[in-house]
Amino acid sequence: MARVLYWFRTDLRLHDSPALLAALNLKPAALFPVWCWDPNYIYKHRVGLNRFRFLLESMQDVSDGITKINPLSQLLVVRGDPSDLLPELFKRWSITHCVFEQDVNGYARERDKKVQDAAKKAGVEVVIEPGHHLWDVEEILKKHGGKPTMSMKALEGAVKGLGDPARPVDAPTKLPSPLLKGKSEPSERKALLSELRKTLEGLPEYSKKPGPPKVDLNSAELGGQRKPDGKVTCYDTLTGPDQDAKDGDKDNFTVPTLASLGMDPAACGAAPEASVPGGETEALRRLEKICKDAAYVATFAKPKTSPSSDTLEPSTTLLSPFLKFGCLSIRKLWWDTQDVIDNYKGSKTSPPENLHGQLLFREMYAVAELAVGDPFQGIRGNKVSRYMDWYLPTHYDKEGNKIEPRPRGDDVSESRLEAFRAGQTGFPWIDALIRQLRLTGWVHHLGRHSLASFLTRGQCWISWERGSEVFEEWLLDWDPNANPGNWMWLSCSAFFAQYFRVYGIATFPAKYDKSGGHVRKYCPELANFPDKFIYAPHTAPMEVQKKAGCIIGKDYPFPILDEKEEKARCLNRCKAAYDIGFYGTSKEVLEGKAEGILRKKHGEPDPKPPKRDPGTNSKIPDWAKAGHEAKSTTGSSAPPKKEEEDEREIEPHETDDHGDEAEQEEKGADGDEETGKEQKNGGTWKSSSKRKASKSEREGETASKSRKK
Ligand SMILES: Cc1cc2nc3c(=O)[nH]c(=O)nc-3n(C[C@H](O)[C@H](O)[C@H](O)COP(=O)(O)OP(=O)(O)OC[C@H]3O[C@@H](n4cnc5c(N)ncnc54)[C@H](O)[C@@H]3O)c2cc1C
Repeated sequence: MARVLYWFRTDLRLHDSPALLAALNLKPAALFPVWCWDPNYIYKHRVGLNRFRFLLESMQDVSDGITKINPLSQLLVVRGDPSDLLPELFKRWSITHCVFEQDVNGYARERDKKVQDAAKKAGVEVVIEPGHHLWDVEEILKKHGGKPTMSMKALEGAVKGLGDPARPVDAPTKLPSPLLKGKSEPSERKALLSELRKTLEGLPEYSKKPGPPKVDLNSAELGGQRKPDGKVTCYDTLTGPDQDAKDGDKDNFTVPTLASLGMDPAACGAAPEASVPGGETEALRRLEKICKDAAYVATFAKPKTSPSSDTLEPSTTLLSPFLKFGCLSIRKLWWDTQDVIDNYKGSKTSPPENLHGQLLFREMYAVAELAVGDPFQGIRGNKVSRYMDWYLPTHYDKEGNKIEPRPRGDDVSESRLEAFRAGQTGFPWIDALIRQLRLTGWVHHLGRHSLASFLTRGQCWISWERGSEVFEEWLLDWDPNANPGNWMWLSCSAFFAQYFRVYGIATFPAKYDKSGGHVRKYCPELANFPDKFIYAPHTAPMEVQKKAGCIIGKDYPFPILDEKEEKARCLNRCKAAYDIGFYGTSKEVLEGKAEGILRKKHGEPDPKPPKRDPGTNSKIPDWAKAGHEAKSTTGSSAPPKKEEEDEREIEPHETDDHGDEAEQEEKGADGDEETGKEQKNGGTWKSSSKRKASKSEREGETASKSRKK
């Protein structure tokens, strides 16, 4: 008689769950659907308010779904470290099998290994089923010879022999309950849960254990209602407070509340219209709605979608948070859209730019992460990430352990990073995006491109590790594969090499929306600027600023840097880094010598960026004076004048995206993937429009050629 503990993690759904099916195939006499509320997630990870909200809603939704199928059951939320707590549950509930979905990426690797070892000791059989990806990522990695998949082509080659992803299956119609003697009436669920709780008596509660120390991850959100010892109230009892309890009634395995996590639930309401609700129900509703628009699905072309939107509906699917927490099965998304595409009569798009292409990118990053392991999250020890002499890199002690919190770096870069996080860079497009991210937890892919390019190789020359952390905290869909992977792509550290293609801070958004609706929405202080100045308000004459009710330098900051100047500097640094060709595993990097070597090469030996005013509200930086003093100049961030058109062309056009891979594949030279040098030959890129090769592009070509030599 199997007594199965089903461990829910990032598979918060009942439909198409191979692991849940495997659990049911054991014909269990009792099924315990457990969620282990892991303190590491609260204390050691960067998780902002909105992602917690989304997670809690998703947990509640799956719990409600379970109760709908079996009124005697629900999600059993226990609070503590899974590697401590699950072995106790195995004993006390006489568990015979522990079943869960495979998670081979990031933090899960170590955690699951510990649980597997404990289960083995306890004589509990562990069943693990892949389900978070289209195929089994371990299988893909094997097919790819254990090497990271660094391009769509590599991924497609590796999955060739694996056949189509499996067709999805429906949610079960029956689920056994965590049965205790004599309980069969729905009304008896409370009594059943109380009895279950009693079986756990005597177990140490997390809040009474030493627990992991609170790590200062510079989180902006956590801390509000923490107790003085740094703990949060959701760990006061093992099985949580009964949210419906009047009085006397005790703990009932309930889903924690935001308040019990030390967070202010009201803050989530700041953008109710844009805060995507979590859960399987919402995921399936969204997918159904998307699939009703056959033309949208069949002709989806990622590079043609717009990062700028002043309406509530984004131009892409906004399914990523649901995929992240497993509220939506990836195979269901694949096949539901495939069926729509098959029935569509008109011409259709194909990978990498179509919807399936996007899902393949997700797969590509997962396999690459698995191949590289933990170093994928940063640069040191990461064999696929190029080393560049970024400012504010991660610090390590002598033994190579990461130092957290990171010691402060130079003042200018620190203040630029602060301005970036605060949405106060003085560049409306950047500020609108970061404010949107913070408020809603989601930003369009090309908006993420703009942010990442700005912070790293485009302008600020700050390590992609710092940007990756900002996203880790605020994204609803944060993923240990896609996030660092995309940051490497955008900083030209891996996957993508055309470093001379830099996003224009004003010109890029203007291609999508000349009147700046996105800026007006998220930077309301700029709402009354005329279209002409919306992406560069510091260039507006004083009388225009006065009329708009917003004085630059007083009501909105001056730009924190000179776009053109910094871009030139960054290109020079990129070129040096590409010429030298250090990676995260290079001897010089591991010995701490790489930074000095690179600085010498590109001629900026000073470890700090040149001193300049970081763009405070009180001082007018030189490059912004013109606008402030109402002289007629466009400034460097203004839409380009006619004669600047040529340069504008080298800024990313609509194909500088994850839909661009095909073009790279055709023209690029595949290199040695083992050392991460599979990067494409940046210099061979050609714009679809007619133009002369610009200086920086020629530089890119030279860099590429000398690397090849
Ligand atoms: C700097 C940066 C950081 C990013 N961090 C994350 C992250 O932490 N988590 C995350 O899921 N995506 C991340 N992305 C990828 C991408 O931006 C999001 O997946 C996408 O914007 C989500 O919106 P959507 O669901 O509407 O996507 P759609 O365009 O509708 O695509 C459908 C699905 O395909 C997958 N997908 C699409 N593009 C990518 C991509 N480039 N890489 C991996 N998967 C992709 C997602 O699961 C997405 O939900 C990042 C991109 C950048 C540039």
